[in-house]
Amino acid sequence: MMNKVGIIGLGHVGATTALLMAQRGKVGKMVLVDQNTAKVKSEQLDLQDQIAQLATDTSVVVQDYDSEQWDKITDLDVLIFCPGKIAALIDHGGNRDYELNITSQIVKEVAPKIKASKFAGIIVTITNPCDVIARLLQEQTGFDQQRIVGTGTSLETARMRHAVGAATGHNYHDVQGYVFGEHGDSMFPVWSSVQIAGKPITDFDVNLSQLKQQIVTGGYTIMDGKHYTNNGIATRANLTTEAILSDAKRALPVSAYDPDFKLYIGQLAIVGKNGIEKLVKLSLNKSEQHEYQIASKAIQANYEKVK
Ligand SMILES: NC(=O)c1ccc[n+]([C@@H]2O[C@H](COP(=O)([O-])OP(=O)(O)OC[C@H]3O[C@@H](n4cnc5c(N)ncnc54)[C@H](O)[C@@H]3O)[C@@H](O)[C@H]2O)c1
Repeated sequence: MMNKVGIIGLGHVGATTALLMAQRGKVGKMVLVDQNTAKVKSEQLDLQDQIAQLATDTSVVVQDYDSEQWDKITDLDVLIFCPGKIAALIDHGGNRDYELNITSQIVKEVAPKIKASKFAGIIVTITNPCDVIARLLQEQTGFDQQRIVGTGTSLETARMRHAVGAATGHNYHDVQGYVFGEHGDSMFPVWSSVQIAGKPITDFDVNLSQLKQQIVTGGYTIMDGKHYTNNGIATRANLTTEAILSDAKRALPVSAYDPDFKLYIGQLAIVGKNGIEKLVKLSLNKSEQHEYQIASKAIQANYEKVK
């Protein structure tokens, strides 16, 4: 059966996600949605120019933003949510919290349209601040918590694997482990989960606090030079979407609802056709438990500003 995926927000992130999706060829139908009707039409045409040169088959259609009923998204399997205004962060060093007022309003506008469309699939949400937006989307669509998957700290987990590989002289593919918590300044590498070619990171002579700093500020470093980030997150969006489409039941560090803290936060969860199929509770050490609590407080504080 043909896989059908929608992308809401065709900015740097959405357009790159669409480009990769067409190249990967796992989706038969892509539906694009953006408030900027001229831009989304151009993206559709540009993607069609791309697709005609590929050995893959994807039809690309546009959902008219202003139409009463978003009927083109009704039967989609996955909806990738990435509207926003990245330019709002430029004067704030890339701090994701400065988008909250704008993106919480976007959720208010778009969630009722998604709900009214009777879309019955899974939302993969990227928009920042990611954990708060995941919660607002869940509350305002009324969807089951498991149907909202935030990309959360999955991007920083990839960044951690690269940084640890470089610091230890190993290939990044041989680094396992996760970054948890807020997709924001209070995220933290779960060092007790990190192994390099089967050995715990504590066996290596590396400066963990320096590495942590590099991982936490990595997004800002990219923002400094190009004023947006797209390649890493667009890849992540595709891989997470594919895990859902193929019911892969992958353990991924995503933003999922934590029933103890009653919010969405970066943690390990099994991702499959139902979205978050199950949480995987890692046994965090005392200091990691403390960091998880600090992260949950930071997420809650942002939520309080816009709830
Ligand atoms: N979670 C992550 O790891 C991660 C990484 C990178 C970017 N982001 C976030 O992703 C979002 C998008 O980033 P970007 O660089 O593509 O931003 P951008 O400013 O380039 O593009 C945003 C797009 O959203 C559209 N839009 C705005 N309001 C809309 C609405 N109500 N409905 C539909 N579309 C609307 C705009 O027209 C624009 O095309 C931002 O919130 C950004 O912070 C998250």
